[in-house]
Amino acid sequence: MTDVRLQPTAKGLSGSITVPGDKSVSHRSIIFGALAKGKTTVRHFLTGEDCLRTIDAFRALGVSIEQGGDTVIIDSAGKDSFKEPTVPIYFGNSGTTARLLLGVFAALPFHITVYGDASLTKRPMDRVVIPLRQMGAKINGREQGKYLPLAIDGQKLSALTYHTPVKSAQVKSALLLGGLLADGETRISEDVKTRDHTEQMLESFGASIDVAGTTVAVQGGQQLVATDVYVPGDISSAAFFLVAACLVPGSEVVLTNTGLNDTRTGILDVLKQMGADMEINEHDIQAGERIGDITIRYRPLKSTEIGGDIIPRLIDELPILALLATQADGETIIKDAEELRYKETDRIEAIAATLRSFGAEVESTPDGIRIPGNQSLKGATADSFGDHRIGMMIAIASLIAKGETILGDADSINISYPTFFEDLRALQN
Ligand SMILES: O=C(O)C1=C[C@@H](OP(=O)(O)O)[C@@H](O)[C@H](O)C1
Ligand SMILES: C=C(OP(=O)(O)O)C(=O)O
Repeated sequence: MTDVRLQPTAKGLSGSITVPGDKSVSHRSIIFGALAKGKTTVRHFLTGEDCLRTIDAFRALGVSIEQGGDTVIIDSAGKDSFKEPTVPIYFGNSGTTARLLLGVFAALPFHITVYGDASLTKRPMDRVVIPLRQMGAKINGREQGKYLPLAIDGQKLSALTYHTPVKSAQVKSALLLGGLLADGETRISEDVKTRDHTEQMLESFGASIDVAGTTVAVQGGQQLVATDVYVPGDISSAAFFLVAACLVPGSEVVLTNTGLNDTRTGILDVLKQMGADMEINEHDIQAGERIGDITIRYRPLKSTEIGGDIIPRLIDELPILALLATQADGETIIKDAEELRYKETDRIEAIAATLRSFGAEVESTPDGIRIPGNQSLKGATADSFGDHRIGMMIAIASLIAKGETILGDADSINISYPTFFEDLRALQN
């Protein structure tokens, strides 16, 4: 529980960095590498704590996974070589590990007990448990299996046709993974297309899937074949420096090799709409994931409304966008974002409490937040509440707040961005 003392920045941020690998893609590279037969080398893997939990989970099943810095080598003979774990598996703080691995574990012929930290233990798992049970899964826990810890009695699953009531890539992915290991064709549809890294990676590991609009179908029983994976920079991490450059006069920042998958680039659309001075140079595509460099310069911005179908494309960026909104010209409205209440914290209340501690006025609503612009911020004593994205939001707010800021529980940032402060310092020099 480390406190970090932060001072306002004396000058604009400048320079070029590549942020660490995408968290969603890193998790999936381990899951697919373990399910595939052969040797998968993952480069630019995110060594954040959440992704390490996914590695630990497959090691507990007996898969050989070597990690040296941001390179990971998974040597697997596929799911038939997995062994029943003899100890409960710890998912830490990671919602993605929990939801996706429930889809896999439900289909393995083992008894597995899974648990998480205090935050994850409060997050809903029934969104995956209910449809997995429709496939034949046997999963038990408190409140009909709504919360971790859960005990999974693995079964041969049958295929499912399902429309997800929550706009969640974790739910879609858990069911596609369960479907891959089941008999027959599983077909998952959603109201709005959520991040599609699972679909991209299924194809790059040799599975055939059928994507039509917002419906994805996968045939069970396909054997994945190992392949190498390059993980693009995480746009959700880049978001903190994109916003920092828009907040601190004189800034010019380049974020190289950033993931530009269009199910993730809602933040770029919002920044453009607010009038940001930004260029995007897309130069590569790796295993279906678009990659490019983003250059952004300081310029005063105008307020906006963020709601509707764009929400899943920027869900994790809403804390840092809320901070940006305090400095825009006019009132910004964030709506249709009730899902924020089911993250590492209730992020609607965490964002509101954090901005208030910096002296800003904001109003939380059931599904979002209203943020007047042109507000001056004063240094605060603010806790991350154990939420990495709130921790990084506080650190960026400190750059423009008058006086010192003390960030409490800064360690949470290691969940998704262990080198955050190094990268921030590099842009301050
Ligand atoms: O599939 C994924 O990798 C993720 C999906 C999103 O969660 P939901 O599926 O709960 O929206 C996102 O917030 C999370 O950080 C990562
Ligand atoms: C919500 C997040 O992750 P997860 O659901 O994997 O805990 C996040 O990274 O902001």
